[in-house]
Amino acid sequence: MTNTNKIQQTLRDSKAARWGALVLLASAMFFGYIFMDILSPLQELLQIQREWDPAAYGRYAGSETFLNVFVFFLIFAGIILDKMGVRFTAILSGSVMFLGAAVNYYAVSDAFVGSSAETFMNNFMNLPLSWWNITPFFDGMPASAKMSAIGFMFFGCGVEMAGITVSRGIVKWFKGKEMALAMGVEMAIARIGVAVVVLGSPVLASIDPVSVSRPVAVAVLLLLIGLISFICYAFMDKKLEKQLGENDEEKDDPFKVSDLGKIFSSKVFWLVALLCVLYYSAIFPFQKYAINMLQCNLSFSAEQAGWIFFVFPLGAAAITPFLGNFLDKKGKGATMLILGAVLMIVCHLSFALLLPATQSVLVAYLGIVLLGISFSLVPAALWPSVPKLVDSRLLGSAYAVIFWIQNIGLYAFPMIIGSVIQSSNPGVTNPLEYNYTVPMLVFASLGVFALILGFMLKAEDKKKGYGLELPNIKE
Ligand SMILES: NCCCC[C@H](NC(=O)[C@@H](N)CC(=O)O)C(=O)O
Repeated sequence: MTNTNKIQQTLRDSKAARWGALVLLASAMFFGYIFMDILSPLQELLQIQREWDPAAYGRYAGSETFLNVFVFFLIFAGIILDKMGVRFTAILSGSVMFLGAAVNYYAVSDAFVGSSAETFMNNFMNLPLSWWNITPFFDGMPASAKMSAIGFMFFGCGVEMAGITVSRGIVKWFKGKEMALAMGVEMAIARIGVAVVVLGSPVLASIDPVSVSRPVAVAVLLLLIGLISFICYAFMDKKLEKQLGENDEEKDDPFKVSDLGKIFSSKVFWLVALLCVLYYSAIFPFQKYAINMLQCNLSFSAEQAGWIFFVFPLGAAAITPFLGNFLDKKGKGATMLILGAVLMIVCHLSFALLLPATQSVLVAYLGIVLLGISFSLVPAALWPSVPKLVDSRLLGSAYAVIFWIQNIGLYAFPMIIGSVIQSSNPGVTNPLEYNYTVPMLVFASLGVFALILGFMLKAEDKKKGYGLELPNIKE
């Protein structure tokens, strides 16, 4: 090895070091994803123990993205990331996630019942439940749901900030190397978090005495471990930054507000951002209702429904890294996006029409497997494709803006679906008797629009030669 080569070697050139950095980043996201869905399998218990009806649950679920969307927190997060770097933003986002989650825990704990905070929340933001009320609060919403929504709102800022920070961190450590594979592995680890939660949350809650807050307490503690992972990552990042010195891209490419204009005026950027919001609006909001939907169609307990739904994130976790590796070596990114949208439509249509008619566990499993494959194809192709479409100088802000647009859908759809469930089930009060046909048709229609955008993206790529169908690593 020549002297020059020795000088150019940095921590990221060591396979063990860069994958070690990925494990630390991915661990924090893993715990973040656990908290994100900790209450999803407990809707029935929330309704029984805390009087959360579907509208209250929908508002709570949508609150996660409220500050990101309406206070433009994600845009600020992008600016903070580009100005302060991955290290600082990782620790900040980990702290915000933890604090928000702690408030959420207090709200569903027994300590909140009968407290002065409960009295205060009873009188807080009692707005009518109408179309113009875009806040996560409404008159008649249980105080615990309002307080939970406040905590979840801050948690949402932290987890989304962590999401763009981790993406930027992966690009920092893996650029020119196994980037799509690394993103695939990171997402796979996050999906395992969701799989763990759908099974683990009802089990923890059902330990005698049955408690909706116990799983939340455990998830808050895990977020503390996530914060420690980010702090450990910060030491590695500092060492890398020292080695990079003048070659540090974070210093070379500072964020400029004018860059946002360049991003917003790019047609291909809009195609990706719209495809992203439509696709993910039929995934994450669906995830919040999936257990209850399976319970209603199959007359299952939350645990039994959890075992079926479990296949979805676990299947996605198993396949996503392989597809990332495929994208690195063979390409076909646009085709993967189209195929992913088709599979999602088939799955949601089968849940809308076939599952209620047959009440078949096999149909439920087949639908979930298809969705798992879809949820591997689209994320594995989407996120590593962004660097091909956007100038590398604008990458951090591009991820932030895509997340922001995506968050609009993630905010609206849990509420829209909550309202659709109520309006399509007039008079139904038993949380195990809802008919999910109309809500599932809404999800399927999102897939149809995502599919159209997938075709448009492929055509645009063919016309302008962005290289979406080409491999990431040139042999
Ligand atoms: N390194 C990949 C980052 C994106 C992963 C993606 N997550 C999101 O899109 C989040 N903004 C969603 C959310 O949690 O609100 C995913 O596929 O999980």
